[in-house]
Amino acid sequence: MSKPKNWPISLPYLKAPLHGKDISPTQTQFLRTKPLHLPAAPASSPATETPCPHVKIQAIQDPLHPAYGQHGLFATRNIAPGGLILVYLGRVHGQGTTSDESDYDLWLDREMDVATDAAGEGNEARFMNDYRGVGGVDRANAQFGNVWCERWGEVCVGVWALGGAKKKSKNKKKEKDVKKNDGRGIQKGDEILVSYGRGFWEDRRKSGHGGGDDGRAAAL
Ligand SMILES: C[S@@+](CC[C@H](N)C(=O)[O-])C[C@H]1O[C@@H](n2cnc3c(N)ncnc32)[C@H](O)[C@@H]1O
Repeated sequence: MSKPKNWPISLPYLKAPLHGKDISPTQTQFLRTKPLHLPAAPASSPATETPCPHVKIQAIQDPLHPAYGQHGLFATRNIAPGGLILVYLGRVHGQGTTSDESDYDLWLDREMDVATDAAGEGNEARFMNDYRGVGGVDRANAQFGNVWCERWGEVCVGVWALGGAKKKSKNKKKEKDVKKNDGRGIQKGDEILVSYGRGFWEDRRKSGHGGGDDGRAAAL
């Protein structure tokens, strides 16, 4: 199978990060150098397989769901708290080419001025919805965090299951979020829901599109 089920016909499906023409040699070097502190996904990790066996894209058929009529991403198996679900693939670009209009643009590294935009091409991760307004849900069950991917020899944005052990963190807000999660991780059939960050929705409200904490959204 070369593309996941329900992948839009007109959208290129990526099997590796795609570098935009504006990525500088310094940014390339940053992306291709394994930082000591970053978790690594081995080349054989299912989380970096394309299509990814951990997830499926599904139409949202519940009229009460805020993304009704669109698609969402769902788990095909249980994923332990802290587990890497998949990576967010898209066009890796510099701030110079960020589109304010994209709903799929995530910071990969603010200091290096590198973001990943999955508006025009990407993988399954582009279908993750925000938890806000989803019935029976009061928090995200997944979060973004960079990961070193051995498969491509590159730093990517990973999507990690929340919950589990009380991690020590210098960031009080993050620590509270981890404790609040009930520790079961993600169950087969669950919708994978992240937080786009409050900034995303504030920007949308200001521009009249309606409705982060994690500050990951670049133009997103
Ligand atoms: C990254 S896309 C998510 C995938 C999208 N549902 C799709 O089918 O392409 C972001 C868009 O999904 C919709 N969305 C996601 N979470 C939402 C939420 N909690 N409330 C309202 N709209 C949401 C909004 O239209 C948003 O601009």
